[in-house]
Amino acid sequence: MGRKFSKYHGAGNDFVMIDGRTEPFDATPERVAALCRRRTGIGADGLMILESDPAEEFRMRYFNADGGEATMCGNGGRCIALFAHHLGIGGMRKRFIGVDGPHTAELLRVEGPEGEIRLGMIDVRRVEVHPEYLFLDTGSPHYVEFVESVRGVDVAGRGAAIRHSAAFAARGGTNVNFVEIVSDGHIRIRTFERGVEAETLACGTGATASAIAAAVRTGSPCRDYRVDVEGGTLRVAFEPDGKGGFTRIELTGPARKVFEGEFANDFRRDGEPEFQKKS
Ligand SMILES: N[C@@H](CCC[C@H](N)C(=O)O)C(=O)O
Repeated sequence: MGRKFSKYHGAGNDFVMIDGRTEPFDATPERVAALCRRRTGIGADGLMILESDPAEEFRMRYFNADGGEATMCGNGGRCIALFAHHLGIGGMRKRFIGVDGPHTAELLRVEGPEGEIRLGMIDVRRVEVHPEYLFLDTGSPHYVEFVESVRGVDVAGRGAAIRHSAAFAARGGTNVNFVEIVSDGHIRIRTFERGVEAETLACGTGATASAIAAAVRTGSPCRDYRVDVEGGTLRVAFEPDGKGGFTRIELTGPARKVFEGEFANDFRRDGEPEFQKKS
């Protein structure tokens, strides 16, 4: 008997999902990394375990593709809400707990090829404004730099250098966002993700950080941004909290189940997962 998994993505940010309510999953860094590996594993930017919780409908644990457990994933939060719906948990408005605190997710649409999920995220208590960049914690750490055009940015090279720079070492590194202002309330971003150690097609906490940073940098009164990412379009809405931070942050966008499968509980000696051969 192997372990069932499902594969989801939110605007191209993709995840392995495991239901850990009745049978705990031993998420060692080696096993998570092996499952997320693009060529010999399932392939994903991250892995999430849905666990039971005494106070909320469920608990979300998030792991980056390198196997490290992280604090929050915006696109992951939207996808796990759809996963919970497919498991028959709760109604169209889900409450769940992540490492960084409680979240709500509204399933605006679940029929058809892609669901539309709105995720209530954490507050942003402080926005650091530096001459060359802004830094925000939207449940995960984000560096935000404004550029003329995201097309020409060496995201792989510059992203890796900033992600590993000493300036962010105390925070365990940072995710890196390059942001182009298309118009008031409309930005285009590309993100180098910590823990994936590469550019991803979308990053929910990054889109949130970039939209708030755009409002701060431009002084725009706009509080509802369209965010174009490589994998599609997200919407970010927020309100100032009157103390220099932001609250009532919402991240809305597509989420979709792609496939499901099964892997053997005991991985091969070389650390690669053994996938059940469908009979
Ligand atoms: N893709 C995620 C962010 C995942 C966590 C991030 N890589 C980190 O290291 O904290 C999102 O959609 O927010």
